[in-house]
Amino acid sequence: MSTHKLILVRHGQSDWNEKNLFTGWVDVKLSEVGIKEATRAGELLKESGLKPDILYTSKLSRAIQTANIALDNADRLFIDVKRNWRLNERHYGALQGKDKAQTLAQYGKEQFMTWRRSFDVPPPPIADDSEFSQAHDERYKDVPKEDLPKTESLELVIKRLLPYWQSDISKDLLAGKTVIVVAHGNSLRALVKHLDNISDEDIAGLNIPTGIPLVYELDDNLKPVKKAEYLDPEAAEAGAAAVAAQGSK
Ligand SMILES: O=C(O)[C@@H](CO)OP(=O)(O)O
Repeated sequence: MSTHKLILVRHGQSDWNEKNLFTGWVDVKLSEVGIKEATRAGELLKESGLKPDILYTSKLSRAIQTANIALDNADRLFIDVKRNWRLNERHYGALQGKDKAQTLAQYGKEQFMTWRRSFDVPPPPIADDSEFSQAHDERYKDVPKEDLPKTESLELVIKRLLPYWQSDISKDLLAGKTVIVVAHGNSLRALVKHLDNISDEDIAGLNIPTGIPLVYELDDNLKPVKKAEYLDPEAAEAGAAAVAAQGSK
């Protein structure tokens, strides 16, 4: 049986990851550390012998930068590219731009973790006139207004991501292409939840580290034939623990 290869990469550390701010759809760039992580992701890809044929990214710069740097280091800058808002980070609503440690101190651990990791509780929506709103961002001009979120839970991310998984990414995989998806902590949690059939409760405990390729081998029903593997498992474990601890430092 031939399997289908899917590589997931969370963007490298961004300026706002470094500053510990809720980011969501705010278009921040990679930090110096993030650029190094993206470079390392490319080196890991090259060492692994995996050869992605097509790149999928969100519309956000930190994913696009990570993909470009990684593919450059893997000598695969030439591959086809598709970018779609459905791969964007979870929209963090009115929390966008807020300090995670301050939010934790102000609202308490339970509310903070409900907003960050509950399955179906979105933060309060963002106002269109907020400096951190994307209501007037030209990169979404072709997205129907009713589809553009003002806040999202993980459940809502799954609802907007899965149609694109089915219409585009799945088709490329089934056509025999090795697909690389460079996206975000919560949009990748949504995809991993779907692929690994993780329950609404258990997904709260899953965190995705920045910049380490996660490789899936899928059967013809696009179900994993074995557990997905990080190309650097030790760094992935430490990275996931650091994401889980955000806000508490
Ligand atoms: O701020 C965000 O957009 C996300 C990812 O960086 O954070 P969290 O891990 O808290 O969901």
